[in-house]
Amino acid sequence: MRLETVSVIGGGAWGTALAQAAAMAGRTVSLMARDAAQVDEINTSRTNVRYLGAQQLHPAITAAIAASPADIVILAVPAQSSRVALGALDPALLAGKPVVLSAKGLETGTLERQSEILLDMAPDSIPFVLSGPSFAADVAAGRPTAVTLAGDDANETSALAAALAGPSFRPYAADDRIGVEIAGALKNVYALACGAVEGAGLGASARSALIARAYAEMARMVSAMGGSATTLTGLAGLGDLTLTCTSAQSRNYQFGMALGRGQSVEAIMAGGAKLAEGVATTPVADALARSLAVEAPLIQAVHAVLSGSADIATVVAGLMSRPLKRED
Ligand SMILES: NC(=O)C1=CN([C@@H]2O[C@H](COP(=O)(O)OP(=O)(O)OC[C@H]3O[C@@H](n4cnc5c(N)ncnc54)[C@H](OP(=O)(O)O)[C@@H]3O)[C@@H](O)[C@H]2O)C=CC1
Ligand SMILES: O=C(CO)COP(=O)(O)O
Repeated sequence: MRLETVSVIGGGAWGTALAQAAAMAGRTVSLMARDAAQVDEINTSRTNVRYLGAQQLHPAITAAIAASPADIVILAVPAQSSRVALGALDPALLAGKPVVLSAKGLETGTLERQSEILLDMAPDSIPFVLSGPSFAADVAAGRPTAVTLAGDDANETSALAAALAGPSFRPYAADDRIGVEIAGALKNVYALACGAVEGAGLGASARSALIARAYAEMARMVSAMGGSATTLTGLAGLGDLTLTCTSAQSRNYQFGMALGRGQSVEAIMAGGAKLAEGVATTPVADALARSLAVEAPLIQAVHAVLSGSADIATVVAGLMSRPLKRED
């Protein structure tokens, strides 16, 4: 597998950061963004101010309005936009190519994971999933970051991990695509909950209890969906759950804090909230949990708050009064 050139689809925070990581790894990178002024800014000023502030971008990155053919494709648009973005690409760009899926979310309506969407849209592409504790600003600035890269073929996954690894970006190869995708999607749901705990002033003890019970719930979901709960001990599970559930830098956590302070979803959105993937993923996760008969009281609680069917005090009282049980 030739792995010299990279085409990143999506010029937002994460696409630009992954372009930067790939360039720092020695790859030649094209970055597809759909706004002509943004393309011009990246190519001339070497910045993407809207998404990454004053961060200077690597000279090996070239931005364009159209996606360029490359050895590796990285898809970095929001989870709900992946299908449309893939559908807009020339199928030749994806045929037989490793496609790294970096969105963390489940699709509304279909309930599909990102790699399921890819295989619907480009059945002859080779899916890989990249996830783990990694804020775009950290990756773009070259701060030390480690992630999980999961793929079906161990040799191909290791080769791809090596092609994307740089002095500050360390992908660990793994084989559990399902576990990594579910972990990445669900951690955003739990980050909303943890932010709400902080916003509502419920205390650090409550937040840590929530993280531990979220981990147990996530393990039930991963197992029921055909992944391995062991995957959750790694970067895509424990690593990302810890990061997003404890950091006000997380957009999902920020959204949750606003909920905890009593703002409605509509008011938070109207206030220009940044992308919080957990908002769209929560109802999907709830539907999946119900269809698989997985006990998921935390996902249900977040769904109730987001849908306006219960307030935070009510869902917390409900969680605290569930029948006592053995810890599992
Ligand atoms: N930011 C982060 O720290 C991390 C993000 N992720 C994940 O990466 C995914 C993307 O997030 P992020 O980059 O932060 O989001 P942003 O909101 O920063 O950027 C989203 C980008 O996607 C573009 N876009 C949306 N729809 C399409 C489309 N149909 N075709 C082409 N481009 C499109 C937007 O274009 P436009 O600007 O024109 O609207 C924008 O450039 C999410 O799933 C997120 O969970 C994962 C790890 C870290
Ligand atoms: O996934 C992320 C870090 O690993 C980014 O989290 P947010 O989308 O909540 O900012």
